[in-house]
Amino acid sequence: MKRSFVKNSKAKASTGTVAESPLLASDATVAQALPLARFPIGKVDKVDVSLPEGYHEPSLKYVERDARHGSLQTAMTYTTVPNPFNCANFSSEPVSECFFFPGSKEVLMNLPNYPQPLVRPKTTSFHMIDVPGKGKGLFSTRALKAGDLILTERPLLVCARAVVILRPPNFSDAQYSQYSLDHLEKVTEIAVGRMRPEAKAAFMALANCHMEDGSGPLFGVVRTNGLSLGGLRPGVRGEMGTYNATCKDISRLNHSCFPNTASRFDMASFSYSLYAVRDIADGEELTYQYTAVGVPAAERKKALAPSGFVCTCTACTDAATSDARRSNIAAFNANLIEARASDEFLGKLLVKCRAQLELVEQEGLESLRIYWILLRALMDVHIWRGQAKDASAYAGKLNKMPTSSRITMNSSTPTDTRNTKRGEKSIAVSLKRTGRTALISCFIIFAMYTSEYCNYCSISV
Ligand SMILES: C[S@@+](CC[C@H](N)C(=O)[O-])C[C@H]1O[C@@H](n2cnc3c(N)ncnc32)[C@H](O)[C@@H]1O
Repeated sequence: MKRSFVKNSKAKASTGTVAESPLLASDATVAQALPLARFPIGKVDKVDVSLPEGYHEPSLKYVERDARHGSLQTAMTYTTVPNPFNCANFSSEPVSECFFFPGSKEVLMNLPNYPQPLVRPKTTSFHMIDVPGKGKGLFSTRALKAGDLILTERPLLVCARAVVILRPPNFSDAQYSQYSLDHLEKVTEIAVGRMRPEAKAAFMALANCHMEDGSGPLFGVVRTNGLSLGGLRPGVRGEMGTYNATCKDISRLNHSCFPNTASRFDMASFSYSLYAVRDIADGEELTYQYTAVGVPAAERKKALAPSGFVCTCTACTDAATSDARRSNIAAFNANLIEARASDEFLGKLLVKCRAQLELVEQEGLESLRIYWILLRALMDVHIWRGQAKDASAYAGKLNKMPTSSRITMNSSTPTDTRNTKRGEKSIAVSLKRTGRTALISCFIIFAMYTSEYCNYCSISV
């Protein structure tokens, strides 16, 4: 999941409140291509947004609705997830306050297994402390192994990341941006007003690196701490298809260009799970990637600038060495497509994949999906070469990855479960694959590698 540290009227606090706001356009209006008010990134200077004489700002209206109902098709919806009406047996769990586009609530309600309780790890393995130069941060309180679950949590707030707001006549871009921010502050105020007291206190305690710009105090917190959350607007791409999720704990993670954690979002329990992507020592800081980390240091620096800090990790301070390795990681696949699925080719592929895996580990990029793809490639190549034990070892590693779907035993697929005899047997069955299948699979791996490397930001949502 890409972390998107992007950048008021009152409604009664009850579940299912619907904002019928003429300011907020419906999907139908969006289709008419009205200007899109994107969240401005970084510092936004305050500008005067006095409305033109004679311009009547549309007023906000709110309608109370039973939370069991879906959203109105023409309005943004405030709702609580999971819905307290249909999770009676775990209604005391933390919930998320959401500000949804029409249809997002239905995405959840139509899930066959929604809602599910929050499954927490048995032990707490982190705490929050002050970090010089970074504010606060999370640190491990015990040694963690790659794949260990560190925490699960429902976001405190999930809100639309971009909405269409009517542009008052003759407003400059800067005025329109400020006007949008003011509106988003109002929208956020309503959602925060609906939070339970402990959730509200946690939200208000979060960092805000937009105290001195045009963001209001609440929306500044969202812009500082929000993670990108996709999947709730099928068919809608880009900004409009993405939400912003502000969390109590995950939002406390500081950035690293070789993060040691990655998260995964589960719709049914509406929660994030945070995992260790490699072994983490007792007392080590837990870190997360705020931006694409496979790109050169200069690009990362630019992308992180709006968050108001300069990364001082070794990949940034010793950029020359790290950039060379990362561009090598990005360029991988170039020479292999032409090759044949002969044993010789598979041998070469094995060597290349191993070298590449070592490079990814050296750069601390286990959080990226490319790591998963390499493990998968290595497992498959060992399967094709009849090396069940080696394949099992990679299958075991794969199963620890947060981004991995569990590899299950199935005699018709070339997969392994864990480091077990049964797994080896299953691999042996798969050895019946022909060289042609192997070649096709190699193409698939490289296609995946290329596209995933480009899109790895979306790994965990
Ligand atoms: C989402 S918050 C992270 C938690 C935050 N440190 C706190 O005190 O709650 C993001 C902010 O943390 C700080 N931050 C995160 N990673 C950092 C890093 N690698 N170096 C310096 N500051 C960092 C920046 O101020 C950034 O705007």
